[in-house]
Amino acid sequence: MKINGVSYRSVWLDREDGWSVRIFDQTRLPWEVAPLRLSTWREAAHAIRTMQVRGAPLIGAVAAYGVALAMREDPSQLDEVLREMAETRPTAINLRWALERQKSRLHNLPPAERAEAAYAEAAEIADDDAETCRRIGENGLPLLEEIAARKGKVNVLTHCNAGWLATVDWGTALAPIYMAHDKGLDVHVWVDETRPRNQGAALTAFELGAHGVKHTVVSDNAGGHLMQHGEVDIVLVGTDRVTRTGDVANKIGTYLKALAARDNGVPFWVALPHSTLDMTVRDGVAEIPIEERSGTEVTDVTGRTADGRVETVRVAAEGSEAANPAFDVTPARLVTGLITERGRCAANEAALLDLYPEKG
Ligand SMILES: CSC[C@@H](O)[C@@H](O)C(=O)COP(=O)(O)O
Repeated sequence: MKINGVSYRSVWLDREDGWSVRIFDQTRLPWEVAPLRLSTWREAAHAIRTMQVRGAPLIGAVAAYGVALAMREDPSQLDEVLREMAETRPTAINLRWALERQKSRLHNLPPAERAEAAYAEAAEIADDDAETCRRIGENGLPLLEEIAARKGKVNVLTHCNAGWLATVDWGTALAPIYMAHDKGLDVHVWVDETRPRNQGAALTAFELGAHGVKHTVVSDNAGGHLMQHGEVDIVLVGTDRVTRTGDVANKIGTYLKALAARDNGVPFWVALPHSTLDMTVRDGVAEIPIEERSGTEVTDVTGRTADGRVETVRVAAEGSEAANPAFDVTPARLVTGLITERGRCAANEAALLDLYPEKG
C-alpha cells in the first residue's frame, strides 16, 4: 500500500544489506512514519512483544523473519528461538503457524544450510500473506458492491486495525474496502477508536486517510447507537484466531459489536487468511488463550501534544486497579459469514471444511 505515493509493505528486507528486516514502529504511528531496523532475533521478538508490530498475520511474518535472523547469527539455536518466539504473544495463532512452518523447513537441514532456507521460508510467508489478503479483498468486495447497488453508498463499521499494517499488505477486513474505494464506490468507514491501545484511531484512521477513504473515528461505545439509527450497513472485522466451529477471537470489544449487530439486523462479517484458522480448537470461549496486558494501558493514554511531543498521561483515578484482557471471542452464531482467500462461507465446521478440506 502507499504512503505519500510510495509503496510499502509492513515488513521487508533491508534493500542495502539484504539481510536485516525493516518494519514501521507501530507504537510511533501515526505521529512518526519511520522504518525501524531489526538486526537480531531478539529485536524481532521484542518488536512483537511490545507491539511495534502487531496484527495476527504480521506477527507471523515478523516471527518468521526473526527465525531467519537467528539462523544467520547461530543456526544451532533453532529450538530455543522457536520456543521463545512462540511466547511473545499468546492469542494470534498465526505466530504458531509461522513458527511451525520454519520448524518443518529447517529442523532436518544441516546447520550451515539453515539461514538461507529460513530467509526463503520467511519471504514465502510474506508473499503468501500479501497475495492471500489481496484475494480476501476480491472475495469481500461483492458484499460492498451489493450494498452500494441498493443504497448508492456503503457505511462500514470496523474495530481495531485489520488493514495493511496488521498484515504484510492490503489487510484483511480493510482489503475489500480499499478495493471498493478504488473501484469508485462511495464507501465510508466508522472506525472504532479501539481502547485501550487505540489501534483504530491511530492505525486504521491513518491507513484509510493515506488511501483517501472517507472515515470517521468513533468511541468504542458508539457502534450500537449508530446501528440503531441505520448508520451502519455492515460490520467488517479481522481476527486473531478462528476455531474449527467458526468462533472468532479478535480485539477486545468485537463481541459487543457482534451483539449489537445481531440486535439491529446488521450483517457481521469476519475476514481471515488460512493462517488464522485453528482447527485444533472447537470452543473458542473456553479454549483460546486471551492475552492479559498491563493495566496501565487502561489507566493511561498516549497522544501527541499541540507542540509535537508524544506523551502518556493517566486518565484513571489514582490508586484504582485496572484489568486489561486484550481479546474476546465472538461465538459463531453471531457471525454472518467468513471472508477468506478461497471465498466466503458460513461460520461453521462443515463450511470451513468445504473450503479447506486439507485441514480436516
Ligand atoms: C488482520 S488483523 C486481525 C486482528 O489481528 C486485529 O483485528 C487485532 O485484533 C490485532 O490486535 P493487536 O493486539 O493489535 O495485535
